[in-house]
Amino acid sequence: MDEPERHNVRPASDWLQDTIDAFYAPADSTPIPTMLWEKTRSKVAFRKGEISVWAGVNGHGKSMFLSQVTLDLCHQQERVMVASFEMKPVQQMKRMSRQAYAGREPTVQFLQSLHSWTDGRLWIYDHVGAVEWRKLIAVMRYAIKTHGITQFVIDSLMKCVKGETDFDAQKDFVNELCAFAQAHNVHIHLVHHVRKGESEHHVPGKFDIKGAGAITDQVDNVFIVWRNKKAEQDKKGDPTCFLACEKQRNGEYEGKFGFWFDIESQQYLESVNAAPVRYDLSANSASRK
Ligand SMILES: Nc1ncnc2c1ncn2[C@@H]1O[C@H](COP(=O)(O)OP(=O)(O)OP(=O)(O)O)[C@@H](O)[C@H]1O
Repeated sequence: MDEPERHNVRPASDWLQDTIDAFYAPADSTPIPTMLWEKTRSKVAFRKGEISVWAGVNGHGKSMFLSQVTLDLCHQQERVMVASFEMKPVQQMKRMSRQAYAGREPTVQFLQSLHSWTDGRLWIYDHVGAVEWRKLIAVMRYAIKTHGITQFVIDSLMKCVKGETDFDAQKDFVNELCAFAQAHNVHIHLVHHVRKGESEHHVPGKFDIKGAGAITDQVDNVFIVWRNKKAEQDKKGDPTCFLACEKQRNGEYEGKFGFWFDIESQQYLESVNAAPVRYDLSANSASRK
């Protein structure tokens, strides 16, 4: 056996302080990043060393939802790198600007403030189209070293692995991402698709996620974003989007949250009567206001 391996066999008591901290977070520790809706805040967290899969049907709002989550992470002073291979950077920033402004037409002054606020918080990997996943991992390693990235958003898995049925390659990529998240103590958000169900009104679950079942087995958290087109048509006040937390390895909550998508601001609202909220770019609190 190699010498370093021997040192990895340690008494359990070596982790005493870590275990105490896991129960009673030290006063000077930074809170675990989360999403800033009241209803989700204490239930779901994006822990370092973990990977979250965000799955859903095409066009059901995975990227849109994650755009608001990215703003929330920036608001909590996380250093986020978005690698969206499906959308040009300007399109991403346009969406995010509407969400941050809480309206359809942000003023030039607001756009300037937002884009200086994102300095030190948000980076975009400027690459649209397919990418070789080993190259992406190299870029991520560089981004950690140079910019201290703490959260990555990869949109989507299918742009990183050739062939929808190459389950082994998908498994290898996700396996490598899991190891990467742990080795560098960062959180990775990975967008993925679900198989076509019998209709758009069928709410997908984790067993509908495309590709190898090993993907959901390997990752720590699984979220499904589902657009409720029936509620959009009926206009009876039911949620127009559901976020289902289908798996959370190190958290106790699993269940569904309802949201109302506001077309003007492109924000997801927590209740039918809620108004979109402009992000306060001068605050670093754990609230958007
Ligand atoms: N709940 C909703 N109600 C109304 N419109 C929505 C809702 N969710 C998303 N949209 C609209 O649908 C469009 C598609 O959203 P988005 O690109 O985020 O989907 P996606 O799931 O990432 O799609 P793809 O898998 O094709 O990348 C957006 O332009 C958005 O305005």
